[in-house]
Amino acid sequence: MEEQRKLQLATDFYQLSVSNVYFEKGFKDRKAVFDVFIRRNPFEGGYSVFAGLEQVIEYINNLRFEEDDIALLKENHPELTDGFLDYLREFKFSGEIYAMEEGEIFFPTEPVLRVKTNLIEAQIIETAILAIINHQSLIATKASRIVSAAGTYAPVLDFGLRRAHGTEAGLYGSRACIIGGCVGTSNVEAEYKWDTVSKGTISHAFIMAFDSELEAFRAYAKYNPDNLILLADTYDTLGSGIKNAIKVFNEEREAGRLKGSYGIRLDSGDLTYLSVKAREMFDEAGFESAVISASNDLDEFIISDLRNQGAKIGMYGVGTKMITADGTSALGGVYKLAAIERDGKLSPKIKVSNDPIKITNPGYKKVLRFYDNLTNVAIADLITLNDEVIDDTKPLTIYHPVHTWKKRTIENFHVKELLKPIFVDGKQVYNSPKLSEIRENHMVARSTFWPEFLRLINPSEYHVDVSDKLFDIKKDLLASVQK
Ligand SMILES: Nc1ncnc2c1ncn2[C@@H]1O[C@H](COP(=O)(O)OP(=O)(O)OP(=O)(O)O)[C@@H](O)[C@H]1O
Ligand SMILES: O=P(O)(O)OC[C@H]1O[C@H](OP(=O)(O)OP(=O)(O)O)[C@H](O)[C@@H]1O
Ligand SMILES: O=C(O)c1cccnc1
Repeated sequence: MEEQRKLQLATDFYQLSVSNVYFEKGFKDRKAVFDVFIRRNPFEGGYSVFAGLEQVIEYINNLRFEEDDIALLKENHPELTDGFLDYLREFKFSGEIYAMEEGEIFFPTEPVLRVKTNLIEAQIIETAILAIINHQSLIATKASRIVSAAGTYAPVLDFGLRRAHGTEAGLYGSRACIIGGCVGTSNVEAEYKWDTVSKGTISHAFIMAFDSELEAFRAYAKYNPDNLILLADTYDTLGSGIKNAIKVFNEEREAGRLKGSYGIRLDSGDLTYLSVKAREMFDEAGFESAVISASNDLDEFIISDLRNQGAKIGMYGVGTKMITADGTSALGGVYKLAAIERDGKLSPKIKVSNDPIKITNPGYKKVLRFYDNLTNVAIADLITLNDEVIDDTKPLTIYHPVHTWKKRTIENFHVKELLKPIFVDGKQVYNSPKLSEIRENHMVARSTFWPEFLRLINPSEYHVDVSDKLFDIKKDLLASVQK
């Protein structure tokens, strides 16, 4: 068995070396605010899906340094002072975390998670929080794209574990696939952790282990009458696989056992041609409800192409390209200082860069989403200071955050605050919903956006604006830094 992970050490060493200096300089109790956000959507897409909060909560709740951790740090890093190591012995998260709910749709620049706590705590938790959120949000976004390409009537199963970057990425990747809309996973470990039951079909090896394909199908049917998805392409899909499947379905039907879901999986060849032919053969044989499922290096683009070609596929199994987020190797979420305590008050901070996309939004902020009252569809998001109040009874003019001449006035809207309290004064105040509910929440969130923001290729850019007050603070800070 794998040794228990030590997530308290899952941090970059520089978090400890700078924290040591904060400690020695007397910055220990200085409050700071950090925001987690992305700068661009993955896959050249128009949106991203937030996932990983449940694991962030577990991580924060379990964050303690044990005596053997302290001994290890002392031995390997003599520059860490005894005072700081004593501080680590007593370390526990004492601050505040606000975050979006998992399954929520989010966009570049807006905070998805906000930490307010003392500087040392905030630094030590940065790396693990980013690792968790960057991974799961990336995979959830990929899965959401794949599931939307497959459409409402063809469910998608995650088959990715064997191709994941290790078993841990496979486990949390499976979770993220379900958040993104997959109906399930082949990963059995996921069912031990969450409210999901692993699902699957059959392997080529199983068919090959018998003297004939028919014998293999019959043997499988005997023990799996309720979920009888036979792998049709081991030898000759049209010439033997589908014909043998029909034979076995007939035998099962005659025995009164064909009551659950049944069908085939295609795993090679031209999936459109083969699925159309298979559909004809099944319908002719009276198996109109046979499911034709497909796998083989699928992604959102191949799946939408298959649908355009008229493929008759009722279920997709997707592995490699979903679990490894093919197309974007990392989400690129960052954790940036937005404010720091000075003379007892939070003072906004800005990170300046020649690249406008890298200039941060300063201050202690929140994120609002405006919905049209008539359609209930999202109109735009607004990043404001935390204490700003928006009057939703009056028209509101919003500006493009960089190209400020682009503006529009919205009215007849209602507002949702996207960042919810997760930890207050170090105490957890939020319970994660069940995985099935998070998946459902994502489906509902998707339905509140116009399709132009969600489409796979060349999506329109959704409006994320900053409030006038925030804009002014940013302008003043930029001017003072430039001076
Ligand atoms: N009709 C189709 N339109 C677009 N892409 C397809 C179609 N049918 C299959 N594909 C995709 O083409 C890619 C290659 O398929 P190919 O036919 O080369 O696989 P194969 O050689 O039959 O299978 P394998 O190598 O796994 O045994 C796969 O990603 C598959 O999903
Ligand atoms: O194609 P993916 O999206 O990654 O889906 C998972 C794949 O895993 C299995 O293949 P296996 O490992 O047996 O190898 P194969 O590629 O030869 O089918 C299965 O038959 C799928 O093809
Ligand atoms: O159940 C299946 O068909 C399956 C599971 C993992 C990978 N490929 C296929």
